[in-house]
This record gives sequence, C-alpha cells and structure tokens, in this order.
Amino acid sequence: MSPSSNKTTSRFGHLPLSTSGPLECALKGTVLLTHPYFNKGSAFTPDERRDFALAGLLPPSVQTLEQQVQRAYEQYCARPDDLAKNTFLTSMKEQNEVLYFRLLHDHLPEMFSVVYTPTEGDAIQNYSRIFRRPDGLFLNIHDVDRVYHDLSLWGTADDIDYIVVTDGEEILGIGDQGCGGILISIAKLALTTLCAGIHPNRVLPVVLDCGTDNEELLNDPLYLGLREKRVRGEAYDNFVDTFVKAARKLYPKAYIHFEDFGLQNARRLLNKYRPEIPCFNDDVQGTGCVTLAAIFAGLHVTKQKVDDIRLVIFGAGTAGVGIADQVRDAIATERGISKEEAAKQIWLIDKPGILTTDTEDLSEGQKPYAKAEDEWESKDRNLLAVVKQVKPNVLIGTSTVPRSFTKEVVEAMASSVERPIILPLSNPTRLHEAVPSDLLEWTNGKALVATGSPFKPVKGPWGESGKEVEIEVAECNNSVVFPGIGLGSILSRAKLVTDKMLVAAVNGVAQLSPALKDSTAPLLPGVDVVRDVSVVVARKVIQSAVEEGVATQEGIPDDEAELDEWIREQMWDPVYRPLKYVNKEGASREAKGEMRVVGSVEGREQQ
Ligand SMILES: NC(=O)C1=CN([C@@H]2O[C@H](COP(=O)(O)OP(=O)(O)OC[C@H]3O[C@@H](n4cnc5c(N)ncnc54)[C@H](O)[C@@H]3O)[C@@H](O)[C@H]2O)C=CC1
Ligand SMILES: CC(=O)C(=O)O
Ligand SMILES: [Mg+2]
Repeated sequence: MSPSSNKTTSRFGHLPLSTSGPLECALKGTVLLTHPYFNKGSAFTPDERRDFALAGLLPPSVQTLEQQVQRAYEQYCARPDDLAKNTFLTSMKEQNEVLYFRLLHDHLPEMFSVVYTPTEGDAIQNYSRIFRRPDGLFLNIHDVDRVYHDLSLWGTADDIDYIVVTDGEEILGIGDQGCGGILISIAKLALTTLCAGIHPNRVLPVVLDCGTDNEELLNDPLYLGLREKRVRGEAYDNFVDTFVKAARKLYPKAYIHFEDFGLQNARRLLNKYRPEIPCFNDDVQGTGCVTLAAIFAGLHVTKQKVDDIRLVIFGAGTAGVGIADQVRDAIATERGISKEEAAKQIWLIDKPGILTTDTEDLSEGQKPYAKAEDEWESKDRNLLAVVKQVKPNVLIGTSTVPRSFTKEVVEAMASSVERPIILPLSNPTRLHEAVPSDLLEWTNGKALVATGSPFKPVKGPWGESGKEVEIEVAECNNSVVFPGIGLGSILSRAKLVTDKMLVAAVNGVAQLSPALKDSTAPLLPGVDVVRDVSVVVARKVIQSAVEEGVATQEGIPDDEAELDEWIREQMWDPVYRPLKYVNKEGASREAKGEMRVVGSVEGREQQ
C-alpha cells in the first residue's frame, strides 16, 4: 500500500474531499517554511523556490520525499528511547505534515506504538514537562463565554470534518491527566489520517479543561492546565453542552468523537448526544466493535456460535460495559432473542467482585448484567471463583489491574474449555491483565489472545509436537475500527451514528480477520493493512447509513467496487502536491494557512 502520487481527476467528477491537483498557497518565504501543511523543506522544486521566495532559505539540492523519509528515519533511529522518538515525531509533525505522515506510513508497524499506546501515554503524563508549542484547541470551564469565539477561529462551516474532544479525566489507563489530554485528541486524529486518510487539515483536536484531581499535576509548578480540582455537576454539563452546540453551529458537517472521558460522564454524554448529532464514543463503541470482531474470529477458530458465548468481563467501567453492550446486542440479533435474555451470557466483575442485584451503586450501564444473588454457589466473588463457576469461553480485561489474570485463573478457564479466548485490553502495556507469553505458556499454546497494546510475536514449544512455533498476537484496540467508522460517517455525511452502522463496522473488521483463513493467525488484521481495513469498514458504514436513511451525501455509488473507489478517491495521501501561488487578497482560508494553524504563523507561541 504505497501512497499514490497525486490523484488524477476522478471519474466521479468533483468529489467533496478529493485532494487532487495543485494546492493554492498565499504564503511565501520563512512563513511558508514554518507552516506544517504547506512546507516541503528541501523538496520544494526550483519553480516553487522561485515563486515562493525560498531560494536563499534552502540549501541548493532539491530532494525527493523518499530521500527526506530516509534522512528522517535515520534521525528517528538515533533517538535514545521511545519517548524521545515520540518527541521527535511530534516536532516533525509541527514542521512538515506530509513528511511526518509519510515517515509513519512507511514504518507503520515499527512506529505505531510510539505515536499511540503505550508511548503516547508517557508523553501525556509528561505533557507539561516536554511541552514546546501548543497544538489543538484549549477550552476551559471558566471561560464558557469564550467557547463559541475560540472555536470559530478554526474555520468556516465547510472546513472541519472530524473533532476529537476529551476532558482528560480517564486517559488510556493512566487516569486524570488534565489538559495534557490534548495529546490523546491529537494522537487519535493522527490515526484517522494515517489509517483512514482523513484530511489532516480538516480535523480539530480539543481538550475541555475542567481542572484535575491528579495531585501530582496540581502540585507541579510547571503544570499547564487549570490548577484546581475538577469542576463537576451542572457547571460541567453546561460547559460540555456549550461546546457541543457551538461545534454543531459552526461546523455542521463535523463528526464529534468523544475520547477518554471519565466513568461518570462517558456513557452519559454519549446517551445524551447520540440521538441528536453524529457523534461517537471511542472507548464505549470503538472498543465494543473491535472486541466483538475479535470474539467472532475466535469463535470461528473454536468452531462455536454466538449461542455458545459465555463472556466474563473483568473491569466493568466505560470500556467493559461498552463491550458487554456490543456483544449482548449481537447475541440478541443473531439468536432472535431479547437483550435481557442475551445479557444472561455475560458476567461483569468490578471492584466488589461479580456484579449481582445486591451490589451497591450499580451504574445504569451495569444493571442489565447484574445476576441474581442466589445464583452464586461460592461466598467468594472474585475472578477465580467466577471463572470456576461460569466456565467462560471468553475472558476480557478492562480493569487497569496488571497481572490480574493469574496462572490459577487461566488454568481454571483452560480446564473447562479447549481454546480459551483471552483478551487483556487494559492500556498501556504495563497495565495489561496478563502478557501473551504467560497466557500461551499456561495453556500450552491453546489460548487465543489479543491485547490492548502491541506485543511482539511469542515463540514456544507448544502443542503435542513440541516443535518451536511463533504465535503472532493481534492488537485489539479501537484504533482498528474508529478511523474507518469516522471515514464512513464523514463521507456519507451521516446525520447520526446508528447501532446498525456500528454492527456493519464489526462485520467489516471480522471478515478481514487473518484467523478466518488460518487458525494459527492473529484474530484481527494488523496495522500493515490498516488503510485497506478502513476502506472496508467505511464502505459497510456508508451502506448501512444509506439503508438507515441517515446518509445526507448525494451521489454515493450503489455498486460495491465503485463505492470503494469513491472512498479511496477521498482519502488523503502523504504526497506533495504542486503549490500554486495565489494572491493573499481573496485567497481561501486554506490558501492563507489559517486552517488548523490559527492566527499568524510567525506569531505562534513557542515554549
Ligand atoms: N484496547 C482498547 O481498545 C481499549 C482499552 N481501554 C483500556 O481499558 C482500561 C479501562 O478503561 P475505561 O473503561 O475507560 O476505564 P474505567 O475507569 O471506566 O473502567 C475501569 C473499571 O475497572 C474497575 N476496576 C478497578 N480495579 C478493579 C479491580 N481490582 N477489580 C475489578 N475491577 C476493577 C473500575 O472500578 C472501573 O469500573 C484502561 O486501561 C484503558 O486503557 C479502554 C478503551 C479501549
Ligand atoms: C485505546 C483507548 O482508547 C484507551 O485505552 O483508552
Ligand atoms: Mg480511549
């Protein structure tokens, strides 16, 4: 999958998001060189150097993007550790976006974990220490009156397709990171471009700074966010609502992706806004979708059906309940039974142990899964006791409790099922409920494993032959699916993101599972094919949006192959487009470099 050179004119005629042809630019000289969207560095052509007053500002050799990637890769490799590599890549993104995305594209399996989990988690924890220049939109709860104005600086009604917003309360598995959460919005958006070709100049990362309950940050003199305890209740709801309403009014085409909100808010906000606007909560829905696809692949290997699912989820928070709902709904649909009946195949465990109708303070999301108290044989309510009684064939971890899938638990599970499906999903890596090497060793290679963060393949002398075999472990992360869901929603200009669109996305990923063809292969497709996965997911989502009557885009092709072509045509590729000078007066906001980079480039704050 090498990015094509500039796309030729489409046979579909004008497409809203097509990126073919020259790029108009009203910037010149040093301003142009410091603008990440237009900058080409040493790859500016002789004509461009002349037309844009760059001649004396660059060394004479005109280089190709490939040469630049080679140089950048050497510099990347020279960085001593992953956090330094992450910082290097951030700096490259601020200088030259095409080069940044092309470097990542060409080295994706190697660099994915550096720009995403786990290393992005380290960058977020160190945000106020490693900060050099701001990126994204910082809104704070004491300036509610400014929300509309500050949002309006990012473009006009047509300019923004995709917004990722966080309030920083529950970042990955590392908890409250306050305004450092902006980096998760930026990272998720980088993945939408990288994995699904969503245009990097048409996205907006946002952090809603409501304070932080993280004492370390509150006591850090260098902390950059609001230095006070989180504001909650009515003021919080009003702040979020002001943001959502302003975003809808200013950018009516934009899809809003909620990321890493806290347990009290994630699902509540999703339920509030889902019936009204095209929005998506990645931790609830993205995680639910990708995990269901992994379970489908696992059932294919074990030759079981949806009826056979006996699922135990350890950690019944935002992600855990999101997964439970997605699986429950799939069981209900497939078996033609009610959701209540389907929920009987799912058991949730949280801090008090198995959740029963007697458990205090069950959340609304947990209630449908609470089991009758008298079902419990043992007075123990812990994971081991539950596994022994339930005899699950699928065990999922979304608890942030490292090593909680102990040898005893896994052996208990493996004693009652031939091929246990075990998915420790907590991020970052150090919080995984178990590591693949242990799971495979304890089950003699029988466990079907996928993990929340990436792991290297595991070698071992498993099976009766005792021969050394290498098992590749799939990454079960919402990143497999959210870029494609976003792409499909944007291209169809869906009014809403419906349940059926999400089920369609699950089926799209599941049909691409390598395990369908080879039972020893990973349960999910890997990052090496992620753009192809996104096309299939987007296609399924678009078809479903059309069927549901929520697609508003005209001219969506009916034919599947044509639809794929129509999708690919609108995916942004990391290639240089020729620059065409336009006079500043009357130039578009994009040509003036005003989108994504707000205000004058020269005047941007550094440090
Ligand atoms: N692989 C993926 O795609 C995704 C992974 N995650 C990961 O899942 C983890 C959880 O994330 P969220 O659901 O957003 O957090 P959350 O805070 O909403 O949920 C965590 C749940 O685990 C429970 N828990 C904590 N200690 C426990 C214990 N000792 N025993 C049983 N339950 C316990 C908490 O009470 C809470 O209900 C994080 O590490 C996050 O990075 C989240 C979203 C996507
Ligand atoms: C992957 C993700 O969204 C999380 O860990 O929160
Ligand atoms: Mg998340």
